[in-house]
Amino acid sequence: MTSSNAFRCGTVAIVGRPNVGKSTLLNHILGLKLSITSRKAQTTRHRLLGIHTTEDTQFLFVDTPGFQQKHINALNRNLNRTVTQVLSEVDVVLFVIEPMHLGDADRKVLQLLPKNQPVFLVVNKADLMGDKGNLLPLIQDFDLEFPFTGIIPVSAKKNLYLDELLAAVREHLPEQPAIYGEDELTDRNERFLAAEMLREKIFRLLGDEVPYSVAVEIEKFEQEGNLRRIHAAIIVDKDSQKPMLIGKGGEKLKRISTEARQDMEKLFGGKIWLETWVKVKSGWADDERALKSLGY
Ligand SMILES: Nc1nc2c(ncn2[C@@H]2O[C@H](COP(=O)(O)OP(=O)(O)OP(=O)(O)O)[C@@H](O)[C@H]2O)c(=O)[nH]1
Repeated sequence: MTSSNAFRCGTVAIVGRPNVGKSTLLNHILGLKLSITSRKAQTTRHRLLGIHTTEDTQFLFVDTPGFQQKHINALNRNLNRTVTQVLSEVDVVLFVIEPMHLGDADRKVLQLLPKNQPVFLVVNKADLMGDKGNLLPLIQDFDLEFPFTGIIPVSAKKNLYLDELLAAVREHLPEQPAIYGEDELTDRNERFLAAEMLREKIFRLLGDEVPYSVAVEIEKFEQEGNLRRIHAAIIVDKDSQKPMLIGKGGEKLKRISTEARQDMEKLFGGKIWLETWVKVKSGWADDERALKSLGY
């Protein structure tokens, strides 16, 4: 076996301002809906490791939170610390941009990028560029601002050029055997995934009404044979936000729970008993200690 054919395994971070398509990219590479996507900015708050194993490579993806500038509070200070920490530890960084809306928000993320390791400029949403040749000079200007290892246009949503992206990343991963089993998708436990699935439904079903400070806390997670009993609290900042989540006659909460339960049953491959309720913890987004207790 020549050295270029040797098995490679390493970590990859996906960064970029909110809404450029980081979660979609990860999901499409993994071929599974593990991470949260939403039209609404800033839905990914946790680090999430997704694992993609091919014949000669194991990619360990770390999905980092978006870089949030609008809502500066303790929560967002934690987010920026997470971004910086993740980037100093990985083998390859994918910096995702959306060429139609390139600007200051992207430059803020640019400042967090490490200069001593491979960083690819991933130009996402290529499907929307059409014959907009005028975007190319913009991208070239951006390229001058940082010593990128390469520029790769992709469409995460349409699965365009993802193989090319992975091949380029592979070249920069260390030669070493796989760390995880081939069928392992994530090292996050089911408890974490259950909370993420509930959060996704809240974001989807509440649209623009959803409070930024909503969180999900799994209070109980028990398994009996093929049945999982999950008790989840949806945590909001203010009393006034409670009715938004509960809806008329509890209709909203019921729909959130039903849809989340159906997704969990598919992913975990078993029956789910899910109980949810809404809890008020005032000022939790500003309280670092409360954040820690919720696992941020
Ligand atoms: N047309 C098009 N839309 C895309 C593409 N990739 C992502 N999107 C859309 O862009 C929006 C944002 O995608 P996400 O994957 O949630 O973005 P994100 O960067 O993870 O966002 P945060 O979690 O807020 O940081 C969604 O509506 C996606 O469907 C693409 O290649 N083409």
